[in-house]
Amino acid sequence: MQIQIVCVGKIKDAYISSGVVEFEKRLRPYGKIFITELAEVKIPDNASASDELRVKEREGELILANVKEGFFKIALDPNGMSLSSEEFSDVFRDAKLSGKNLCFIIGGPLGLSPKLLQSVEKKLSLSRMTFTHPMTRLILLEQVYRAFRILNGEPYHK
Ligand SMILES: C[S@@+](CC[C@H](N)C(=O)[O-])C[C@H]1O[C@@H](n2cnc3c(N)ncnc32)[C@H](O)[C@@H]1O
Repeated sequence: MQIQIVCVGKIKDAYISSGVVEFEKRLRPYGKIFITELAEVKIPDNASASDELRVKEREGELILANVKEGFFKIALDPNGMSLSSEEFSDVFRDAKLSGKNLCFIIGGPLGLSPKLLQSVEKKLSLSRMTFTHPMTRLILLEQVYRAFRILNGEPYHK
């Protein structure tokens, strides 16, 4: 199975980057995981709500242009569905059984556009609280790792 994570914006904090590198390494035995990091679209000074919407829409277009052909799209969204870690591991079991590849999408500082959120197959919430986009990347990777450990009956999840 291939897993793509498309995200907008760089990680600036070393403590998050090293966590991301660690979980990418731990995930290597379970499939091809690759991260597509896109540059943030510049937010104009004193941006109005419509300027911000334009930024999110442009980022949404760039995201969709970078999703690998045929991948099942899951957007990370605080208002999406919430799953237990066991239920999240079922997402990978089902994808494996049906031969699907998955693409997780993380927005930039302004979030994802309504158009993008309408175009994806699923929306996943990690919590009703809002995280920074780098933190979301790290938490998602840890949960993907946890899901594979659960799926394979390997120790980690308690
Ligand atoms: C700083 S947040 C954007 C906040 C923005 N106000 C919004 O409504 O999406 C950046 C990105 O991180 C992801 N994110 C943040 N918190 C999340 C959560 N609790 N669950 C899922 N994704 C989250 C989303 O993909 C979001 O677009």
